[in-house]
Amino acid sequence: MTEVLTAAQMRAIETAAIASGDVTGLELMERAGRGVVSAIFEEWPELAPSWGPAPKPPEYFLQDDEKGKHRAVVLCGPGNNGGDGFVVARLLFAAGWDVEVFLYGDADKLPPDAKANYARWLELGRVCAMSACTSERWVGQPLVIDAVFGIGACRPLPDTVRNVLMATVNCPRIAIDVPSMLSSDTGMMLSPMWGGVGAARLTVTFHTRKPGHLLEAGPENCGKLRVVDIGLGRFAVAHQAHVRLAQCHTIGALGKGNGHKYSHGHAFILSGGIAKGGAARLAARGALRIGAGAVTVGCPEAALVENATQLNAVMLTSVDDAAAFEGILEDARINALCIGPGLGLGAREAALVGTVLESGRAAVLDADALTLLARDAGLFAKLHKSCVLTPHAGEFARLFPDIADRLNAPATKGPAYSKVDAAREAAKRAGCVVLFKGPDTVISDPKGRCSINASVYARAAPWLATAGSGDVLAGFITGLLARGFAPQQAAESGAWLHTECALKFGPGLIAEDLPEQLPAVLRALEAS
Ligand SMILES: NC(=O)C1=CN([C@@H]2O[C@H](COP(=O)(O)OP(=O)(O)OC[C@H]3O[C@@H](n4cnc5c(N)ncnc54)[C@H](OP(=O)(O)O)[C@@H]3O)[C@@H](O)[C@H]2O)[C@@H](O)CC1
Ligand SMILES: [K+]
Repeated sequence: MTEVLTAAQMRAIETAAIASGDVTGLELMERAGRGVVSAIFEEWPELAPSWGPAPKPPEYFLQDDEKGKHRAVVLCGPGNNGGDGFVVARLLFAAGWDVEVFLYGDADKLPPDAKANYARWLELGRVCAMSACTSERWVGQPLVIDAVFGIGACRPLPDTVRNVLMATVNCPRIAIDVPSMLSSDTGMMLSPMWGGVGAARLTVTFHTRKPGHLLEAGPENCGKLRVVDIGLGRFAVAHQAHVRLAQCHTIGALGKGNGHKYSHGHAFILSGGIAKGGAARLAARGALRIGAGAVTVGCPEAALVENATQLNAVMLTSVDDAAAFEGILEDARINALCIGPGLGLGAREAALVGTVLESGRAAVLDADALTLLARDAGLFAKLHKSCVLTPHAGEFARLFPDIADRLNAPATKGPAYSKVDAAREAAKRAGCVVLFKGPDTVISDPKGRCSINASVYARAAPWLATAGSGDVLAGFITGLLARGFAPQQAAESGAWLHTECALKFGPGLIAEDLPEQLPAVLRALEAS
């Protein structure tokens, strides 16, 4: 499933499922708890009982030998996440485990399905108050089930919960739906000063990933992430503004088919002056490899020789000022522009940004061009729907300071404001696509169509944080724009391919390696 759903969207789907009469909330909770236990046993087959995780009559286990039992401590909260915890407690007990259960909150106030599972657990064992969960529990490192808060948490954790969770630091911890100290909508830690607890070993979520599993601190705190199907697929609510996992669009179109070079577009990359051309050359190489029919670098005349010694298939021309560039743009075949990498921040460069925007052509604005846009409201106002902005966090804060402040403010009440919300608001304000970079790159268009290119979990590529990597990304997107991709699709596909190239190369990667991985990545895509 490529959809990424917020807490509100999950609740809407759950409500629709229950309203359909096909399933009850209690059955969904049972499926969720069963999914968690199955995931644990799949992850650690040595923990699984030989008869499988299915529940057995309690009498059977009460006769079981106490020796050699696995131990679990289940930490339940006051909502339905806690309800899932009671199901897990029952199923682990049924599988022969020694299980202790602690509850934060008042059992009388549990929601109905959680209360039903609380009552079922009470037939098997005790429930103690969370405040009674003292340090001796952690001797022998039992498996900890974190069922305190799930998608319902959106403000700092109570001290009791925080202290207990922090004390589990040396135990294997399984988070139900989302680690309790993490916002499922934003991936941000809910408690300031949180530290020392480390990541869950495993997070088991339901139906699909939530933004918090992919954004910000989410990936480093979830450990391994598993998505369990609880039968909600057909209840997806179509009109909701869903976020998707980024993918490579119209793969077929990446093959070149017939035609001459200009039928695959002409990308033009503007460069800075002497000793500043490396970034533009990297972008140009990226645009060429991704299939733009022709790519030209434009630099000040003084830098021509330097660039000429390093470019072959990429063409080169002098662009001393905005007037010269206007002349070049009379060639209507130039259909995608890239400005910013290694550009500089002077008057020539600001004027060039203006010319790029006034041309109305598809354009990627990166690096120095973003700083120039942040400095000049008049330039910013010229942005149009064929532009793609590619800020990293610092550039984003310069361009959209109020949005960045809101994003970085601690959550005190829900729904929380996420990087997805920030990218959407920025794209709407700018009137163009915004690709907000990071290991959790968020791409949004002005209408709020949004995707996340998460270079995390199996797609983690920390070696992508290397000088020049962003210039290559700008080149990839420009090349795809030249090939006729719509801005949102170009940005999303470019970001996805960028990660794939890094994964293909592996550690030791430098920016120059990225475009050279594209042929193999594209071949693998075609084969799949
Ligand atoms: N949706 C689905 O399809 C399915 C969902 N399922 C499960 O349900 C979970 C969602 O359950 P949920 O909505 O009851 O929210 P949950 O996370 O248990 O927390 C709510 C409670 O916590 C409280 N609370 C929150 N923050 C707090 C704080 N800082 N400090 C103190 N209290 C705080 C909050 O209090 P309130 O804000 O109301 O004052 C409320 O009492 C979901 O994650 C999944 O595990 C599955 O069973 C099956 C399918
Ligand atoms: K949890």
